[in-house]
Amino acid sequence: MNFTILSARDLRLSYGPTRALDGVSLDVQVGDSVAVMGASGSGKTSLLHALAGILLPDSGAVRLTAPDGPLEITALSDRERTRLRRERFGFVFQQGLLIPELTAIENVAIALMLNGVDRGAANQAAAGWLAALGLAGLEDRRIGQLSGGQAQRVAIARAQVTGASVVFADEPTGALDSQTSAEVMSALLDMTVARGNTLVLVTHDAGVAARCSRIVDVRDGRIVGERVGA
Ligand SMILES: Nc1ncnc2c1ncn2[C@@H]1O[C@H](COP(=O)(O)OP(=O)(O)OP(=O)(O)O)[C@@H](O)[C@H]1O
Repeated sequence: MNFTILSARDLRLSYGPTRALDGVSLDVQVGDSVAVMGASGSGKTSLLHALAGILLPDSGAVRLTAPDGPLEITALSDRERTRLRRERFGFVFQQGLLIPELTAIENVAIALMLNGVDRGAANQAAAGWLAALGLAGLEDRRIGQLSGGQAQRVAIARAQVTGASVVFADEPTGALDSQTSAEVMSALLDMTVARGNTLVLVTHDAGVAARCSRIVDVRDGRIVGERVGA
């Protein structure tokens, strides 16, 4: 079923004199893979963070179509947005989201345990996702004992183990060579849009963006164009 899962209207956000977002509106359909591209400082991460409820814009609205009805993310309290992110969204960032002291399976299972799932069930689900991502046998390695591509696969497992309907990725392949980048991008698409979920990602890499169904070009805090991708 095709419907608008995320809708942003006239988002504005300034840091002092810098307009990070200068009137951005964007509708994301369920099953879309949207690549946000633009020069450094153009507002890509600000847009991703505003869509995901990580930051609140100065004005404008972000609405999510949740299973129990529409939800205005920009009207929620900090606590409500934290819960929403934990339950409905998944995140894959270049670095920083995985806990280096924990093993691969612990990093994935913890996302479920934070939502109240018991350890046994969480470990079982985590093992299934790691296996689906080609990481069977590496469950007990700490993140530092994995390659960059393997660590990003753990991040993908963590982002989807909760059944999140939207995954946000910020430069998910930024630290990877081109071959590994292509493999991680395949894994990211297979685990999200191929399962009926939605992906919004920020990338500098035209090859990564071309794998997405929509490419949105951002400049000076505005959307200046959109192209069709894969
Ligand atoms: N916390 C902050 N404090 C001050 N200025 C900020 C802050 N966050 C972002 N900015 C500024 O807002 C503008 C947009 O930043 P943003 O990080 O969204 O851009 P970006 O396109 O993601 O950049 P990059 O590709 O370099 O990550 C930039 O000019 C940036 O310097």
